[in-house]
Amino acid sequence: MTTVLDSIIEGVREDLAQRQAQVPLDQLIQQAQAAAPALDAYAALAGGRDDAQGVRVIAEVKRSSPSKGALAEIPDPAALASAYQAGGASVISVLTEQRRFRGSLDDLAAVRAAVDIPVLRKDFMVDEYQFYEARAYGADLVLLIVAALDDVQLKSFLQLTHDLGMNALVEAHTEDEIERAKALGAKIVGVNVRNLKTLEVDVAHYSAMARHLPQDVIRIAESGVDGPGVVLDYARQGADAVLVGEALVKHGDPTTAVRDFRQASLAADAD
Ligand SMILES: O=C(O)c1ccccc1NCC(=O)[C@H](O)[C@H](O)COP(=O)(O)O
Repeated sequence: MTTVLDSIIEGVREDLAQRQAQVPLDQLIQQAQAAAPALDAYAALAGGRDDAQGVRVIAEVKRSSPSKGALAEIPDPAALASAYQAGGASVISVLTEQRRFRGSLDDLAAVRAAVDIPVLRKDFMVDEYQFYEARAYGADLVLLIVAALDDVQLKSFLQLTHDLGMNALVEAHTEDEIERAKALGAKIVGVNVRNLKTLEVDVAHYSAMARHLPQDVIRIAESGVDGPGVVLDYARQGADAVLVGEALVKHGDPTTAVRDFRQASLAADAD
């Protein structure tokens, strides 16, 4: 059966083929080499479950989604990212997929130029070309979705990510995918509570999966945050960081929203 994830990836491959026809790989590699060195996303996200600063927030630029359709117009992604940074975001996530999320590499470049914290290229990474694109357009962190890749691809893409000076957020949904992330030696592991094959979101899924995560990885709780209560919940389950899209783009005051999320997580320390 074709899943939502399969059909997203089919579109990603078609769009990628068009870009590859426009910019040859050797030219893109030169652009990636000329980019400013990547910022340390690992350092930006580490310590969220241990120190007094509270859970780190990865704040997402997300216009649209397969599950909800249009979320927000976001005419100026750079301004939104700056507002997130002002609220205390540790990383900005930029969805660059075009068809379902209405993102672009231009959004990534605009955000990179506007903030001085690490930027995540959030996309469906299925070809090495996309990693050079990520670096050329200023990403510091890329997403590797375990459900979308086999173990050989995961290993070679993680190596390429590191060779380009970036970090990878390795995203799992099931216990089996967490085991594969562990076997890979991933240092930043996300549990997405959204099942990308069915689009079902279940925030309780994080606590069910968190116990399978090793102590020595940075733990990210992804999706489903609709307010400070869920952030506190994820913090109590040992998340170092939360990745939030919809709730931030729809809030109206993104700076305050990020600040409130960070503040909310501090109650977990008082438990
Ligand atoms: O958001 C979707 O509908 C979606 C569907 C299929 C694949 C990926 C999808 N989203 C990517 C994400 O996981 C989220 O953008 C991210 O974790 C933030 O989620 P949220 O805070 O629930 O918007």
